[in-house]
Amino acid sequence: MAGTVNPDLRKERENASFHPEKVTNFLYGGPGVVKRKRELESLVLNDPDFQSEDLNFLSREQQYETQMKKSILMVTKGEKLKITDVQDRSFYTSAVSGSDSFSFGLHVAMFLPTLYGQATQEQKDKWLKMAEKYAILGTYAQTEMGHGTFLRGLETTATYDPTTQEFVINTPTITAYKWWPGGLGKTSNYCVLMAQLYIHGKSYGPHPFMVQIRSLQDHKPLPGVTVGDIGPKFGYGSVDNGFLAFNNVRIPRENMLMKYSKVEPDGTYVKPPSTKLAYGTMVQVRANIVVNSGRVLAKAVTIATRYSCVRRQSEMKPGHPEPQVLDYVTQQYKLFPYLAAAYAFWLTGQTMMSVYTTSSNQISKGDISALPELHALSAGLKALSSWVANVGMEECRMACGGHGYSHASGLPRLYANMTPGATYEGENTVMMLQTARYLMKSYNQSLQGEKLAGSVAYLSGVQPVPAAGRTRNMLDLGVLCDAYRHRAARLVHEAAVQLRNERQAGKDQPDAWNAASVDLVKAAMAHSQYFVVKNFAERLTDSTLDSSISDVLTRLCQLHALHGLVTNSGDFLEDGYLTGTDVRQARRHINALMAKLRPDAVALVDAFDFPDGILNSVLGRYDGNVYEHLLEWAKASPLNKTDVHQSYHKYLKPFLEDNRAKL
Ligand SMILES: CCCCCCCCCCCCCCCCCCCCCC(=O)SCCNC(=O)CCNC(=O)[C@H](O)C(C)(C)COP(=O)(O)OP(=O)(O)OC[C@H]1O[C@@H](n2cnc3c(N)ncnc32)[C@H](O)[C@@H]1OP(=O)(O)O
Ligand SMILES: Cc1cc2nc3c(=O)[nH]c(=O)nc-3n(C[C@H](O)[C@H](O)[C@H](O)COP(=O)(O)OP(=O)(O)OC[C@H]3O[C@@H](n4cnc5c(N)ncnc54)[C@H](O)[C@@H]3O)c2cc1C
Repeated sequence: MAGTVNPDLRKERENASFHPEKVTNFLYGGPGVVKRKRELESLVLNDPDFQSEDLNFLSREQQYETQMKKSILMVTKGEKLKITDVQDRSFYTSAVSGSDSFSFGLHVAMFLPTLYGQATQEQKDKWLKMAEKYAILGTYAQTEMGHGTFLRGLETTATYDPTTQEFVINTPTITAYKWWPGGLGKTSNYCVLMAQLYIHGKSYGPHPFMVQIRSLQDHKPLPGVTVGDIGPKFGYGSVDNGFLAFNNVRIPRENMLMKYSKVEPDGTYVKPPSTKLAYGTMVQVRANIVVNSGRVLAKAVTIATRYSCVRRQSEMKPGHPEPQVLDYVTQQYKLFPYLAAAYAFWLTGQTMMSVYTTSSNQISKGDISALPELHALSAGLKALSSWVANVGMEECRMACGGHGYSHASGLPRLYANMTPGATYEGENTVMMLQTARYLMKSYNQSLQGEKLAGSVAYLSGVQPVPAAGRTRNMLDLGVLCDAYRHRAARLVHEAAVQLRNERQAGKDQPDAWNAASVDLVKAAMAHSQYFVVKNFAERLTDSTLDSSISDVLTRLCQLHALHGLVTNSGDFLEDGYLTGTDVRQARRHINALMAKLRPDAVALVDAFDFPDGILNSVLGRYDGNVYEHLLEWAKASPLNKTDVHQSYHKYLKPFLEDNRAKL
């Protein structure tokens, strides 16, 4: 019972080959960070004010209200505790929100960053303090009912009127309704609105505007503004994703965010250094999604791995006790590749954020040369990581059998809330095609003898296919990185050839692009996977890495690379770069690696260091006392508040009595 750890989980921990604390320190960037993280988490988890009824038992309205109360507490307590550092705030926020979003998620993730990135100094002076202090609440209103992906197709207009020096904001059609922005329906009183700029009848494309939508006195929509909640969704029950329309609402000229593009009082348009700078906030969030994908996958494998050590089922050997289900190699094959992927994307997320920080510092100083590479890398990694996280979370849920389907497992909620990562902030296929566009451009530059840098440097020299009969050590990370590199370079080359062939067959560029797009996505995928594998291997060369953990991390890296290789074996075999023997060897290595990782599985998920209060899973509890808590959780279901439900008296009783009377 409470206090005692399930004996199976205890044994797992005793038998691990390393101390998880060391890996935790590696994952978070040192013992100091881990200590601070735990302090902030326990501030939340031990505070009775933050305890609430399980959201799974509440209606949408109740969920919205519960999260609102918690979010306000989070902000006010956070201010009192002076939690200002970005990393500290993210630990603190994650502890409050668990697998859900807090009510001001879009305010923090997009509204504030857009003001930081797109506003002039005068505009920052006017709004930033109010926004940072939550005196106004905003969201990022870009997507419309008719257009999310194609930003140039947005229909909301901002027409400049030089006589009054105002923009007239209008929603000309039903499809122009803003649709989806988080926190828009009921919470926000401001938004950054992306609208088509028109001056003297000429269109200048989408630009960001600061628009007040609700009264600061009574929170009613301002005249000319129609706003509301879009209704229940697959997940995010507590979030008021909203709709918004304007009927010729006037805002001052100064409300266009003018750090890059400007409109002078007389209507003269001043061009930005790049029109894509207006898309800057999206790039930042895409980088964040890579981090988040590693994290949600880590949560899912933590739950499924711990549960798989507690769960015993079937007879492996006649007459023997039922084994822990993690001892079935098929179970390991479901979970361990995602355990390895969680590590891979955790580390990729860190690299992505550091590339983002370096590039955005450069961009804010006026050097926009890093923009195309940053966009291409973040788009591809956002798509790859969120796709893998999606498949991995679902695999983990199914690996928990029936109990995985219960909300008690935490997995359905985790999945429902995180799966839109594949759609929002740029639908994944569209993002891969953006990366492919950059790859094609870079490839053509390299054909013309230009030296490439950054993530595409390898395209400059495609490696030859090695001579037949050469043997390789498929566990060697150098060999594996080379194989991924070769595959990516070859698929980029082949997509380029296909594109050229389509053109030569008479198609124009857009039709040729569309005809080649399956191969283009494949190339972008291979490029992104190479980046992830190479990044993982490079992190292991860190000379400060403790030798007791570098062995186990190397196994994870090998497993990640080998599993991807076997899953996509056709790509590696097609041109003879790998042989059938290599792939067979890879499969055997996977089995051997899983056997070696088996005793360390629990320690490896413990190392992610998710406290129970954040994991929110009966199956994934640290103490493994699953069954008694499953029963306790079920008893708390609102349907169990009475022994006989009211519907018995209303419907069931007369129905049963009627049927009995007819006998
Ligand atoms: C105390 C409290 C503390 C709290 C602290 C705690 C903090 C908590 C925070 C934690 C967060 C956790 C996780 C996140 C969760 C967040 C939730 C998010 C919710 C979701 C929000 C959204 O969902 S919000 C809407 C996103 N909606 C899109 O995402 C649209 C996609 N659609 C496009 O993005 C464009 O439409 C698309 C396709 C590019 C074509 O754009 P287009 O047509 O204009 O362009 P073309 O294709 O013609 O391309 C022309 C050339 O532009 C180049 N280019 C294009 N984009 C570029 C770019 N961005 N940068 C540079 N270059 C770019 C391209 O590469 C070409 O280059 P070239 O010509 O040289 O080849
Ligand atoms: C939970 C959630 C929260 C959101 N929050 C916000 C928010 O806060 N603010 C905001 O502005 N928006 C928000 N969005 C909207 C989101 O950004 C868009 O839904 C997303 O960008 C995808 O656009 P779309 O819906 O138009 O998809 P579509 O583009 O209509 O996609 C439909 C299909 O068409 C395909 N497709 C489209 N274009 C191409 C192409 N060029 N080539 C090949 N295939 C293509 C896609 O791959 C996809 O399979 C949110 C969405 C969700 C689900």
